[in-house]
Amino acid sequence: SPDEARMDLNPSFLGIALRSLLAIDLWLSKKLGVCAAEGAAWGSVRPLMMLLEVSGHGIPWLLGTLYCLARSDSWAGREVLMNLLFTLLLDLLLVAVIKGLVRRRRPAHNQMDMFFTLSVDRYSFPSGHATRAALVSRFILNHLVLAIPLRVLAVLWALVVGLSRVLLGRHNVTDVAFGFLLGYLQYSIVDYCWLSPHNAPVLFALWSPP
Ligand SMILES: CC(C)=CCC/C(C)=C/CC/C(C)=C/COP(=O)(O)O
Repeated sequence: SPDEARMDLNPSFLGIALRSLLAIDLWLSKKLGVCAAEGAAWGSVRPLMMLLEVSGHGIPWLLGTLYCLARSDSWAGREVLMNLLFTLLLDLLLVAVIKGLVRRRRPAHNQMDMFFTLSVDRYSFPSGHATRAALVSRFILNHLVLAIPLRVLAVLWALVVGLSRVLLGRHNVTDVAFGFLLGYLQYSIVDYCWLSPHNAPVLFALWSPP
């Protein structure tokens, strides 16, 4: 129809802006993927990037939280750890749903050699490591009493984990940027729905009451 023809010939400003952003994103991400292979420009720092990958992976965070929860002997500690566990699970679920809906392929220069992935992890939007790094970092800053250098370290760790996703070629820049935003917002949800022995007694029933 004439209307459709007009739409094709006059793409909206938003359409042009989005397409340009995506083009810049792909170009920049390819340029920054300097650790994507052993033989790449910064291939020698790839092992360090892989170490950062492990530090933001879901398995160590889940196992670590479960371990600390089992060892915790205070109600305050259990409450914080139970909420961290809930946060990590919510994050895995949300990221899996969005990855499954958006189905953006990982950059062509990525080598799919990550350990322990779910089937949706063949998709790249958003970066699960970036969401986790942002929300865990915000969680730590809000619930642990830490000296300033450790607080700075928590923020730096999150930023470096996000950057390493692009350097490794695992993600485009927008996957990581959206991941950070999503992780930041997820923390707000968790804070709003904070679980305690008063509003979720079943979750704390494993331990005898204080
Ligand atoms: C309880 C349960 C379903 C645990 C699964 C934990 C698991 C395998 C998480 C995957 C973590 C991962 C490799 C995410 C991918 O991160 P990207 O930054 O590459 O999106």
